[in-house]
Amino acid sequence: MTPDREQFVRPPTPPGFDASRAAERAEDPRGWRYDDAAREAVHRVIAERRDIRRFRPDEVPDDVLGRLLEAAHRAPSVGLMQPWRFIVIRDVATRSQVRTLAQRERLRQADRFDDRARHFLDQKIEGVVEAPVGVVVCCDPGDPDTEILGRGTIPETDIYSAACAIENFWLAARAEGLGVGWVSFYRPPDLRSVLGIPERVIPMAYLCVGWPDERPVRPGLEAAGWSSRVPVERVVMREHWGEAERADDVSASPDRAAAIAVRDRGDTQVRPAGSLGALEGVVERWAGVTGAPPPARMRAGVLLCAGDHGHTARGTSLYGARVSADIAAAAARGETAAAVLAADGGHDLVVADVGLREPTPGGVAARKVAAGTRDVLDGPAMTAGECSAAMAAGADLADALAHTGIDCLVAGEIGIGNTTTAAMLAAALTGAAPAQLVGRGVGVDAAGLERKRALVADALALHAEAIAAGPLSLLAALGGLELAALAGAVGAAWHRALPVVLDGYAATVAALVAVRVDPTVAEGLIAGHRSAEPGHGLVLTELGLEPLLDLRLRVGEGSGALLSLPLIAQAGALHAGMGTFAR
Ligand SMILES: Cc1cc2ncn([C@H]3O[C@H](COP(=O)(O)O)[C@@H](O)[C@H]3O)c2cc1C
Ligand SMILES: O=C(O)c1cccnc1
Repeated sequence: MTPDREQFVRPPTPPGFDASRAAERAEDPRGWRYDDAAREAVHRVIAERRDIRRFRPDEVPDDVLGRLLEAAHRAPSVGLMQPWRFIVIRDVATRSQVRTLAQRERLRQADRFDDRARHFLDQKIEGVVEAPVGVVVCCDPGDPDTEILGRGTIPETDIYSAACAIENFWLAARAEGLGVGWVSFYRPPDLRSVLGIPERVIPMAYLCVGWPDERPVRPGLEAAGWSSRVPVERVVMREHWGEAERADDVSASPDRAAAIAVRDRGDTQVRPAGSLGALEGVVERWAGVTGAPPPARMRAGVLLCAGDHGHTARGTSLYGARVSADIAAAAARGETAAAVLAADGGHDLVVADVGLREPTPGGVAARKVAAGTRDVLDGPAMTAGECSAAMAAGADLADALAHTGIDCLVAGEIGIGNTTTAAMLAAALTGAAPAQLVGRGVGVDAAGLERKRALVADALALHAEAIAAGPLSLLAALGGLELAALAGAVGAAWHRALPVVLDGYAATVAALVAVRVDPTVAEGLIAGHRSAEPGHGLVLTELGLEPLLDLRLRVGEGSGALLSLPLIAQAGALHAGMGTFAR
């Protein structure tokens, strides 16, 4: 028998140590949080912090300023180095000198800026003299040779730490109702000489501090139309770099007012209501994207993305990878169907190699991410990194075209074997059976068709997990570097308010991927045609799109979309030119 042991009684926690118990923390892991009101207050102060430029002359009491400096001094610092130093300035003569520095800098910078920036510089940029207090926040790195925990790898950690102190100061000021304006319009050596700051010390900020004579609800630069805060999703990536939406995107949403104005005008035109059928829908959709009906003369940016597919080694196309590069080269020389149509219509044609197995041919934009995809039956066709790089390349190419002032983007592809990849993606995205989605492509025979179907079924089984994980992971697993690029291009066009005229099967499937990533992208799509591939109609229906033409084309490259452009332009001409009933 084991003798009874006396229970050990834990001594009380000495002051200044963590009094929580392991059992308590396990039972209530969130027990450290504040109550709702306190949490709300924190978030409110963060959201309502503003950069203040106009100040009341009233003095800032020492005790209030003391609380702000205390808050700043509580900032985190790497290795607890506490590199911040604060110079509190109340003397108006000193503030005047600083203001002169800021004004001098403003004039210097105005010379280098364009009109828009000059307009910004005309706005009030500082309140150095008005604000009764100035606080210069400096970073004193100390002796660079002294080993500081955490500074070995990132020497700038001292500045990062001091920046945290500035934010603390700012938030505490907001809670007090005090305004802070961060002035950086000075050259550090000038400020050093005015304030006697030693050479090694960095004057990071001149903070104007005082009671605000404005209570802005929005950031000043947003109110002035300079820029706006992007949605948080644009700056947050998951798992690795590259999946955040592009931070320079303009925010996009369908322009319902413009679309409705178009419909209202259509209703008063000298024709039976609704009598222009599908053309009315196109004009409305176009206006929803661009804010105006299609122009009667239009210039499209035709983006043909080219890539190769590893599974062609299994006989999924009549041709081999060598041919993709030849088609791309011929397109760039103006010899293929789409190139002829683009030249005929006066459109801009860009042929881009994002994944050809062969070297990039002359005349073709070199954006190769990989030399073809891997065979899907050997593993994922692309890595996640290759997939997002291809999407980014497509987005860049679309952005570059957008900057040339095109009216819309034509999305087309070149890639031997890509009708098979399109079928895999379509099956993965819609759940439809491979038999409905696999067609003859360039023209395989019955045995080839069987091979394509079998490959699609096997790939779906092999990559079931990636397929379940979402559109980007299934795109990477099943492939199509050129299709990933087109998905990126379609998303970018939407964010640039450019309608996308879709071509055949593969391009439409790429658009479906983009829509699965961001459903609003669907608002910007127009189906140029329905191709001979049986899966194309199914995918168009999935997207809710009615094709403008149905000519049993099976060329790809953007040819069907190009053929539909005159029709879209004419729909625009009808809208603009027809008379209206007087009523
Ligand atoms: C000379 C030639 C020109 C083309 N232009 C587009 N494609 C089209 O056919 C290919 C897809 O079909 P599949 O999946 O059966 O290989 C893609 O390159 C597509 O753009 C062409 C194909 C050929 C042969
Ligand atoms: O759907 C298409 O555009 C298509 C069909 C067959 C071959 N190339 C393209």
